[in-house]
Formats: sequence, structure tokens, C-alpha cells
Amino acid sequence: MGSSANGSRTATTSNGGAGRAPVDKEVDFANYFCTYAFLYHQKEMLSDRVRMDAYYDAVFRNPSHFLGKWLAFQKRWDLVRKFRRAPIGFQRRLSTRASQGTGSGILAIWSAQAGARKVYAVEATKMAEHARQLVKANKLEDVVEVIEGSIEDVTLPEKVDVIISEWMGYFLLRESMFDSVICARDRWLKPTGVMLKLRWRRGSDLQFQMSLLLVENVRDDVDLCAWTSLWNNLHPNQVVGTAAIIKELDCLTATVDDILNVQASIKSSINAGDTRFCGFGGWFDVHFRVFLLHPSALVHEGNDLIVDFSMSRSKENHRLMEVELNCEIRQSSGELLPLSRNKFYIE
Ligand SMILES: C[S@@+](CC[C@H](N)C(=O)[O-])C[C@H]1O[C@@H](n2cnc3c(N)ncnc32)[C@H](O)[C@@H]1O
Repeated sequence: MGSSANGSRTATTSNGGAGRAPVDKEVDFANYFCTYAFLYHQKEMLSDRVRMDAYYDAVFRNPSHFLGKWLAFQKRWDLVRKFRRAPIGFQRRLSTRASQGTGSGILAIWSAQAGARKVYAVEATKMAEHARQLVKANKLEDVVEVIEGSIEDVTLPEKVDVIISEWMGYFLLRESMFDSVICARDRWLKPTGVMLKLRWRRGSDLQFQMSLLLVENVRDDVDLCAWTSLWNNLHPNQVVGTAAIIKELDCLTATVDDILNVQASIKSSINAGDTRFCGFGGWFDVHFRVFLLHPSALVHEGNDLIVDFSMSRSKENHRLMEVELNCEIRQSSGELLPLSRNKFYIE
């Protein structure tokens, strides 16, 4: 199904997971994409210093991925001089890049500045027009080609060497945008290609992890926080237990089914003195997502928290997530104290 710009799409599309209801593109555009068409939203992303610095470093500290490459890219935030956040897709001078969800175009521009030979910057909304202007203002129109349309629908002239995309939402998977990155990868990445993401581990740029830890003293407004998780800054002294990884994904091989439902059984040991256990903190890279307990529980150094984690997509809106955190406290004596089941919504 072809997709002209900004909302003329009415067909449904599969969201990729086996047995999942198809997503109505028009509804998805109204619920999700439309906000990205506003400059204030792009500026907000461009103002996220941590995000922008991370992408800037990713691009300019990895020249070998860019010089002469063909790139494509997708969403999210970078900092370039006057602008602070934007998605970039790019290509090297000797190879090609695609950027899915280019937004303001920042990642595409950086990619070109880093030496990409050709960059296809794909953006689903009318923000593509602003990206095009920015590319021109930076005199990069010979390298960066802005394409308005969704990455699921557009046709690139060729396969690319690199896909760069800022697709991470709250608690990583909110927004379900990784589905589109997977689609871009499967359609347009060369077999030898790479994908850039925010976090590097084991010398590779292809993986990230999502982790969970235990926090205290972050509850202020029980009514507000009871059923939705909080976006919050946590101080290390609020963390009372050891961290545990609940999910690791390899961007090069992950499928949509891998992220439709995330489940994990983990253990976290209390390493603070006697204190109140008020909730869970979840993060990827540098951010925490807080899931508060009501009521909080008394925990002691040496206790182990045995946690079952489960995350799935909301039936009403596949961009939103529902998280269940079920926990038991194992005391030093071996006795298990169950905590009530806790369900949270990431909206
Ligand atoms: C989080 S923003 C990032 C923008 C920019 N890359 C940046 O880093 O500042 C995500 C962008 O990707 C676009 N987007 C999301 N899904 C897309 C898809 N499937 N195809 C094309 N664009 C998409 C959104 O419209 C939005 O502008």
C-alpha cells in the first residue's frame, strides 16, 4: 500500500507479531505520528542533552561506519549546533545509509557531516519538509535525500550499509517503534550492514539491555502514581537492591515477536540497611522508569527479591505497554513473603 505524506493512509498493516490484530494506519497516525509533525515536539527531543550527546558521539566517534557509506535512518534526537534533537539516517561517502524517522533531520545531517556518501532520511510526517530545509541550509542536499512516508511503505533506490534510528520510548519499548526499525532492517539493510543504537556493549554497536532495580523514597502522590509508572530522575542512594537485566536485544537479529511480550524471572538482593522498599526502577541506558508499590514493604539487608516481570502491548493501543511485576521477598531464614501482584501502564 503506497503512503503519501501525512495521513492519507487508510489501509491497515500488520504490527508484525504472530496472531496480533492489524493496526489501523489512520488511527495510528492520529494517536501517534501527528504529534511528531509539530516543531515543539522535535525541539523537545533536540533539547534532550543526554540523548543528543549520545547520538553525536555515536556518529562522530565511529567514522568508519560513516565514511563513504549509504545510510538510512529513523527517529529521534540529536544535537546539532542550533538544533538539539532530530532523527538521522545516513550513508557513507563510499556506502549508503538510511535513517528511518528522521524528524528534524539531525541524524541525517550529522551522518553526512561524518562522511556518509548518501543518506536516505525517511520521515512519516510533514516534518520531512523542515528536515529538507535544514539539509539545504547545511548545503548537504547532494548527500541527504529526505523521503516523506513511512519506512514500511517507501521504496529506497538501493540497500544501505547503516541504519540509524532513535526509536526508544519510555522504558525502551513504549511507542513500539522498534517494529519499524526491524522492518527497515529486513527490507533495506545490506547483509553486511550495521545498525546504530544508543548503547554499546562488548565492543559492538548492535545490542542494548533493559534493566530493573529497586528503589525507595520516590512516592509522593499515591493517587497519581498508583496505576501508571513515573518518569523520574533517581539518585543512586534511592536504590536499595542489586540491578538485574530483564531483556537483552540484538538489533541485527531481533524480531517483533521478541518484543511483543517481555517476560523475565530475576533476583535482586537488598544491599541497603533496613529500609522501605517503595517500588521498582526500570531503565535502559541512563534513564529510569519507576513503578511504585502501594503500600511499600519493609526490607532488610540480605533479603532477596524474587521478581516475575511481564510486559505486553495494550490491546487498545499497541504503542502503549502494560507491565506486571510480581514479587516475593526471601528473608535470610529462607522464608518467602509474597507481595501483591502489581500491574502498571506505560502511557
Ligand atoms: C523520536 S522522533 C526522532 C526524530 C529524530 N530522528 C531525532 O533523533 O531527533 C521519531 C521520528 O520518527 C518518525 N517515525 C516513527 N515511525 C516511523 C516510520 N515507521 N516511518 C517513518 N518515520 C517514522 C516520527 O514521525 C518522528 O519524527
